[in-house]
Amino acid sequence: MTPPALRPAHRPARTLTELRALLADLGSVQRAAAADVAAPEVVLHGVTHDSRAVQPGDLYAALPGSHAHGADFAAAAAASGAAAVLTDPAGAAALAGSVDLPVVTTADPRSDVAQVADWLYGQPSRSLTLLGVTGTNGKTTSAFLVDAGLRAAGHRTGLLGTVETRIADERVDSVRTTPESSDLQALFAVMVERGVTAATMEVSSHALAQHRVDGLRFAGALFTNLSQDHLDYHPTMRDYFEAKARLFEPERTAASVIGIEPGAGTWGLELAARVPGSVTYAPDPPADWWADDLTVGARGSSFTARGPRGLAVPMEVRLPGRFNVANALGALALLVAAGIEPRAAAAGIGTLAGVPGRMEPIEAGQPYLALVDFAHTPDAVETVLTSVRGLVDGRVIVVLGCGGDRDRAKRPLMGAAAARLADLAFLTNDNPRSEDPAEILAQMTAGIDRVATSAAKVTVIPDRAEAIAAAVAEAGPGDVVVVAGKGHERGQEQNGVVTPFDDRAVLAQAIADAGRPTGTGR
Ligand SMILES: CC(=O)N[C@H]1[C@@H](OP(=O)(O)OP(=O)(O)OC[C@H]2O[C@@H](n3ccc(=O)[nH]c3=O)[C@H](O)[C@@H]2O)O[C@H](CO)[C@@H](O)[C@@H]1O[C@H](C)C(=O)N[C@@H](C)C(=O)N[C@H](CCC(=O)O)C(=O)O
Ligand SMILES: Nc1ncnc2c1ncn2[C@@H]1O[C@H](COP(=O)(O)OP(=O)(O)OP(=O)(O)O)[C@@H](O)[C@H]1O
Ligand SMILES: N[C@H](CCC[C@H](N)C(=O)O)C(=O)O
Ligand SMILES: [Mg+2]
Repeated sequence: MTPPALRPAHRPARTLTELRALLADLGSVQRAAAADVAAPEVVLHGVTHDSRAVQPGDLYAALPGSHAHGADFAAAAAASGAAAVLTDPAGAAALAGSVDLPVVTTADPRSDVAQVADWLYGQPSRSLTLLGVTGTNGKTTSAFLVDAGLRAAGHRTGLLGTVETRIADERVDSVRTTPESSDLQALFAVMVERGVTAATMEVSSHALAQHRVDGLRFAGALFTNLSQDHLDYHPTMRDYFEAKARLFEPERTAASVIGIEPGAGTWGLELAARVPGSVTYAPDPPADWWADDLTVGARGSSFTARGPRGLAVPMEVRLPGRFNVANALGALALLVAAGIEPRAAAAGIGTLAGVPGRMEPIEAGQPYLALVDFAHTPDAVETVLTSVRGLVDGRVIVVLGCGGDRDRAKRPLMGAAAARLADLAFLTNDNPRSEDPAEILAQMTAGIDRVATSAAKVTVIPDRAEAIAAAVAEAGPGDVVVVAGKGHERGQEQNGVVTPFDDRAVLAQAIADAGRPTGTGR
């Protein structure tokens, strides 16, 4: 169940008349004549898009959805104390006469509710240095690096993303990568109340497409890369790109930083050409920011970041893999673009010892490298397996699955990448959700080139713990085992039931079990 959204201690209080005036200014409704203003005046103390989260005095935004219409839940919202409803014409028609609340109707309430929440909570993002991170892979990692840089520069920070939500020293698990606009604006209001001065947030393509971040003002935004994912939601890669590109519109974002690593295709270059004044980065020149004197190791990398106007900043990043050099460069470039002193930013980046579930080493006394990683796209699987190949002399062993109820087209590509780039691949379950796990695994193996792949190389073991144990049983000195796809997740979801499952604990246990009683490894 979704935990209740955080709300500021100081409740806003704006009238329905003021709300109508705002919506009139946005061109969404006609300005009410004085005679039409309700008496007594309705006062709004909050806003939510979810009837289950309504608090007394809230505006309930009854939004059209893909499963239901929010209007279906307006009676429940009223019972919880909602003061008014914002909805579309279909919602208003459904509500006519059935709910005893004032109803404000606009053509696109999903877009309007973001503006309303920004206004109701006093435009909190404008009191923060707000930095946004988008892209297919590397958002969470980059956001953690940016946050470390902001803290080193003396900011009291907030962080929002897939793994956790942080308000200065308080941390809670995140429900989604980017919250709905009503929850997001309330969260920023809480941050401002608690003295946060700068915040970093991951901005998903779903969030951009669904107007969740409308109304926010970003001091800077970062585009990491774009490759295949979420084609269950976006009709084409171009639609997916255009959703991400919205973050870089000049009215939202003051400074734009764009990854243009050649391996990630040409989307970054296209975006950089579109955004005047944008700054680019990649491990190699001719990007504006690149890594000189680069040394990549199993525990991290060191290099000199070369930037615009002859800037040269010595850097260490304590996250393994060459792709984390790109993430560190992007973080540095974003921080500098937002006015942070480069050496403070670099020092902060160098303090980050790890990101939960991203290239996270598991140390259980074994004579090989064991990593838990969140790769769950074809590009991430390829990037991670290529990267670890350079870190060890031995074999690359991977455990990997694909989530149910998500982009099906990526499954054969992920299976193919694992078979092509690992010495041994164990294909297994990863959150089958409502789908048949055997069918998901069949789609993964369908991508494997049978001619080029020996039968011994790929093993299908649906039970994830058994697959991890099988990988560990194969591992010997100098090898690397990568357990990919679930990262920080703590559950395996099937048919609506989430069973506790943490790759990090299961991998550590498998290593311990393999070491008993005859010693570790082969
Ligand atoms: C595909 C998607 O993004 N769907 C979002 C969309 O849902 P929807 O249009 O299907 O809504 P619906 O279920 O038909 O319900 C209609 C309305 O009734 C409301 N409702 C529903 C039930 C109820 O009891 N009371 C109530 O008020 C809902 O809040 C909604 O506003 O609008 C809802 C809010 O209005 C979102 O909560 C919902 O996110 C769903 C839960 C979701 O799983 N989203 C994921 C895919 C997502 O957003 N992921 C991204 C990125 C992931 C990544 O980077 O890999 C993220 O930012 O997390
Ligand atoms: N710059 C990068 N290029 C390619 N792959 C990367 C990059 N950074 C990270 N990855 C891979 O992608 C995985 C996910 O990384 P991370 O969680 O930082 O990205 P994300 O964009 O936040 O993902 P999600 O949208 O699922 O939350 C990592 O575990 C790693 O395998
Ligand atoms: N934010 C990603 C996470 C996927 C992780 C993987 N474990 C899965 O379940 O597919 C998504 O919802 O697509
Ligand atoms: Mg993320």
